[in-house]
Formats: sequence, structure tokens, C-alpha cells
Amino acid sequence: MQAQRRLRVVTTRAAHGRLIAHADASAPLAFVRSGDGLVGVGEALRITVSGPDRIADAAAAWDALVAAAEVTDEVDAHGTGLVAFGTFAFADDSAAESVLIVPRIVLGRRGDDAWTTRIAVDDEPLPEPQPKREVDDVRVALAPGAIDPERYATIVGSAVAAIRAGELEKVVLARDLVGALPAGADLRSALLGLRRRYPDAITYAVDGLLGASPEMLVAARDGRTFTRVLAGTAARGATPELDGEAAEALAVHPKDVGEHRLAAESALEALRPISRDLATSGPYPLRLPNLWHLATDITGTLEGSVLDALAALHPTAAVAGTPRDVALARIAELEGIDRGRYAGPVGWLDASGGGEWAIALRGAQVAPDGSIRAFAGAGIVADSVPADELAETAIKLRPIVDAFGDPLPRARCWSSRSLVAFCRRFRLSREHSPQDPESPAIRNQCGMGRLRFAGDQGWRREDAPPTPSIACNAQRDGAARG
Ligand SMILES: C=C(O[C@H]1C=CC=C(C(=O)O)[C@@H]1O)C(=O)O
Repeated sequence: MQAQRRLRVVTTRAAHGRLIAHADASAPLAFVRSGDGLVGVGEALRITVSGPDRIADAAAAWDALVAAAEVTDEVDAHGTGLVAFGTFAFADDSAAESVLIVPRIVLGRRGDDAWTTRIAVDDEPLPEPQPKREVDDVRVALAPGAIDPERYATIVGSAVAAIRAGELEKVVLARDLVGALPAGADLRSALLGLRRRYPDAITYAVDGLLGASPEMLVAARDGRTFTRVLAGTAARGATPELDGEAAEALAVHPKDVGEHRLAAESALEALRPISRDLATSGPYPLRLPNLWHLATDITGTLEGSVLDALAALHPTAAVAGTPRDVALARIAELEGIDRGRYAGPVGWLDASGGGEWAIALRGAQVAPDGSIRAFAGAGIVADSVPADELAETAIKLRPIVDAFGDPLPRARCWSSRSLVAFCRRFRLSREHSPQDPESPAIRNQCGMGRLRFAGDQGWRREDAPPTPSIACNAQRDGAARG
């Protein structure tokens, strides 16, 4: 048996600029929301687990590490002292490793508190923070993977048939996109792009898994927990009026309300045995930059650690289905590929049993050789329509497609030549119709809104009557800059 490693941990006050820019370029560790959160640099130690007991096994190894650690903490805030970042595979039989990673350095910020934690193993000296490196702008287009749009529509149809036959109530089916980066590419540009476009989502990165999740599986601090359950989705409306109508319709739509109820009930049922004072608020429409979700917030008092809550909650009906076991078997059969860490818990934990864990959605796994796999799914119920679910997954894939395709748009206004080059790069052409959910929209850099290719009408603003080539006109006229 390996001897227990002894960690020395020192947290001191500090001041940081943008947290994510401090992360390792090719192996970023991050859990940041609205400017607050943690970024890890380097790796002091890694706990690797797998199988059905992966969360419990990680908890046991973490407890042993905590018991042997010497911690000096002059800040004493949520996220100071000894912390580890973690990601767990979705399925019990996944080939993907689940890991807890203790960084060498942690930079943290919460409100007015900002700190640096330095971590040394055994008798090593405490590490010194390094100056941050310029972020390289990395770009890659993602293409359909093992479950292409056609196959996705087919498996959604099969799931609807199984649900109507009474085999189960709900199943969440996902599809994938793939791409390739050079090995060792700077992943921070994708992270910065996600943070900039989705500042209220949780920008996460652990062991090559990165994304911007809107769904907090559990946040635990001093025994109090917060869980946000999301299920039920609608596209944003093109005008404020249409947007309001979309949110109102979502809140009463029987399919979405039913789908949401199953997800919220599954979370409550999982939390009940380990919580006191459970209280819910919702469902309510939660606005994200690219879509509306139905949300329910659950608070409670936890008996145990944040990992106990994860073990109880994962996988909720927001990412698996109801009944859970039947849904998991259907997912394995219909998707037919390993989800890896997609839809598993991703987050961080501390020495007192607290931490914050999101569901790994709206993201991708980047392997050490640079290959990328992104997933997005949708909850399927009896009256789901395959084309609608396919369109929903296209909207959910947009954050990660944009993060890799156009991470940090620098030009404030594109020339018509660069717009044409962009269209070529993403294979946007007159073959793409606005009905095609695979056709990405172009964000106009001239502040004129989102453009979509509208067949014979050319590029048009989503919220305006047909106006061919508006981006090129705006550039020529020098109009609407900024
Ligand atoms: C499974 C995903 O989203 C879940 C979370 C919010 C809304 C969902 C829905 O409306 O289907 C899904 O349950 C995903 O983004 O891949």
C-alpha cells in the first residue's frame, strides 16, 4: 500500500486580474461564475477512481488526504485552504477516469476576498506563483460525431415509442460533435470566450473537460446546500415581446412542465435522506443568453459532505430520466457510445466537506492528443418531436461551438471579405436554410444583432425584416460600430 502523502497548504490574501488568464494553457483548472471562483495551476496530486463506487472511493481518499494535511489559512473564506478540482464520469461502466486534482497553486476570489493558496507535497518547498502567459487564440470547427443529426432523430423516435409503450416516463438522449486541436493547444481562449458570452453560467475546466454549465448540481457551505434543477427548454425570442412570450409559453407548456417535474422530483427524492429543512422555489423561467430553461431551486441542510450529496444526486432525471435504471439502460442502448464525463458532476471540494459542483453540460472533453468531443442532450417524453429535440440540442451546442469556432472575437466590425472567409470556414453557404438546426448563426460584430442565413434572402437579422447582406452594408457605410 502507498504511504499517505502529506500536504502543506498556505492561503494568503492576494489581488488577481482575470482569474482564467492565470490558468495553465493546456491543462486549465477552473470553476468561475460572474468573476468569482477558483482557478488552479499545476498539479500537486491526483486521485483517480472509476466504477459504480467512484464518488465514495474519491471521498475516502480525500478524507485521508485531509486528515494528513497541515493548513495555514489567513483568509478563511469559501474555497480557501486545501481544495481539489474534480470530474466524475457519467456512467458506472464508463472507460473515462474520474479524478480529484489538487493543484500546486489556487487563485480565488469571492466578493471582496481574493487569495492565493500554495500547496506542497511532503518536504517539497511551497511553489511560487508564476506570471500569467498571453492567451493564444485557438480556433477549430466541430463536426457531427458518432450520433449525427439523422441518427439522433431516429433514436429520439425509438425513445418516444418506448415511452408511449409504458416502458419509462422520460429519457435524456444526447448527440456529439467532434473536432481536433493540436496537442497542447491553449484552452484558455475557449474558456474566456465562454465566460464572456455566458457570464452567469459556471465556466469550468478540469482535466481537459471544459464548458459553461447553467446547472448547479450542489453547492455546499457550512452544511447548507443549494441545488438548481433545469429541465424544459425554449429558444429565445428575436424581439423583447417574442422573448417574453417564449418564456411565458415555456412556463405552462405541458411537455416541458412534465419533463421538469420529473427532474425536480428526482433531485428532491435523492436529497431527502441526507438533508433537513428542504425548501424549493420554482419552477420559473431562467433566461440564458441562448435559451430559456425551466428552473427549480432547492435549499437544505446537509448531513454529510458535498461528495455525499453528489453520490445521492447523480444522475438526476435532468440528465438520465425516470425511472433512473430503465433510462440509463435505454441511454446505453440508443446512444451506443460512452458519454465519458458529459453530464457527470464537475467542480471542487474543500477540507470541511463544502464545495461547488455543476453538471458538466454545454461543454466538451479535450483529450491529451487534442481530439475534442462535445455532447448536448434533451429530455424526451411521450409527446417529444424528433426535429424539435434535434433543434434544441443545436442551441445547447452553440456555446461550445462558438467557444472553439470564434472564442475571442477581436475585430469590432468585419469586412465583407472576412465575413465571407468566416462563412467558408464554417461551411455556411446557400445550401443552409434557417430551418436547418445545424446551420450556425453568425454574431454580427457591428452591434447589429445576430445574423442568420435566410436562403434566398441572404444574411438577415433575426429581429428585422429581410435585409440582404446587412453586415457588408454596415461595414461599407461605417455604420453602427461598437
Ligand atoms: C441534457 C442537457 O440539458 C439538460 C438540462 C437542462 C434542460 C434540459 C432539457 O430541457 O432537456 C436537459 O434536461 C444538455 O444540455 O446536454
